Amino acid sequence: MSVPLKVIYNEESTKSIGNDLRKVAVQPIVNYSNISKSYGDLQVLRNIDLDIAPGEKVALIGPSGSGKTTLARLLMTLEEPTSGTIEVDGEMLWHQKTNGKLVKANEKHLHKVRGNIGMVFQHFNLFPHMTILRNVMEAPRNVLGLSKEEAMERAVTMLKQVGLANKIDAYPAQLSGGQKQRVAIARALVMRPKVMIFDEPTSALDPELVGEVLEVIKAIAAEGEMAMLLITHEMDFARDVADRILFFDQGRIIEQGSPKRIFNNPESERLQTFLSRFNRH
Ligand SMILES: Nc1ncnc2c1ncn2[C@@H]1O[C@H](COP(=O)(O)OP(=O)(O)OP(=O)(O)O)[C@@H](O)[C@H]1O
Repeated sequence: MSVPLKVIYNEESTKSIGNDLRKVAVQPIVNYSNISKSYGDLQVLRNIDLDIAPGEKVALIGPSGSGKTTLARLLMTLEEPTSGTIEVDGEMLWHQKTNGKLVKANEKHLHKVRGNIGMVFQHFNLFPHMTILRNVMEAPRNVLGLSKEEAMERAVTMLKQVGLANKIDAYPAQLSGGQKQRVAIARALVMRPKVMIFDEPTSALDPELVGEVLEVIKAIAAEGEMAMLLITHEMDFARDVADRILFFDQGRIIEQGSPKRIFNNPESERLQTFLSRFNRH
């Protein structure tokens, strides 16, 4: 199903709309429309509207428990919204009908939509009994149905891209945490998704291993083709990689803007307080 063109924020275009971001009409690759999510009495997301442009890099920052992960998990259909609509590349994932009933895409659509999204979590979840190469080849073989040769070629290319060409025959237990996370990134990228979600990809790593993973993500972002949703507590990283930063608090987007504006000129008191915690370190 195709969606009408929407006005979304994109720094690349030319026309100013009065703040530091600019509006341009393109079909968003991701569209959240009036999304709310509750767990029992706890409302975790409140009426979120968010469009992400093809190729746009969006960073979510905000206090622990503000709903960032939940927003990403909805996109992977790992969670169900309480209300609202989500579309990926014009395909309806969750759709709220006019009578209020929430409808999930059918299996055929879900398969297509999920194929367009890659996700890297805090924990890498590699298959321990498989070599690194097999770990990365598995989905292209089983989900995309590629031949062994094609899957291997793609996997080797990706492992080179994340700097692990010399580790293809190693097993996960033989790798450092940073190397394991780079394998997880290669495993997601090998599916050639249109959207990549990174949910605190370095927060489980020893501090000395964080840099190598962030550098790999920065290099992928610099290639420019994929949209990215980055959930991070690494403010310098968000500043370097993102086209747009969203500040989340208590399930709402409180403020959004270019990295320069958000970090140099935060408007809301809540964002100022949040950022001051990082500046003290
Ligand atoms: N399955 C669940 N059942 C009940 N509550 C949940 C569930 N998953 C998340 N929550 C609650 O929803 C709120 C938002 O959680 P979420 O993980 O989205 O926040 P976050 O901003 O990503 O936090 P962090 O930065 O710590 O990862 C939290 O209060 C959390 O405890």
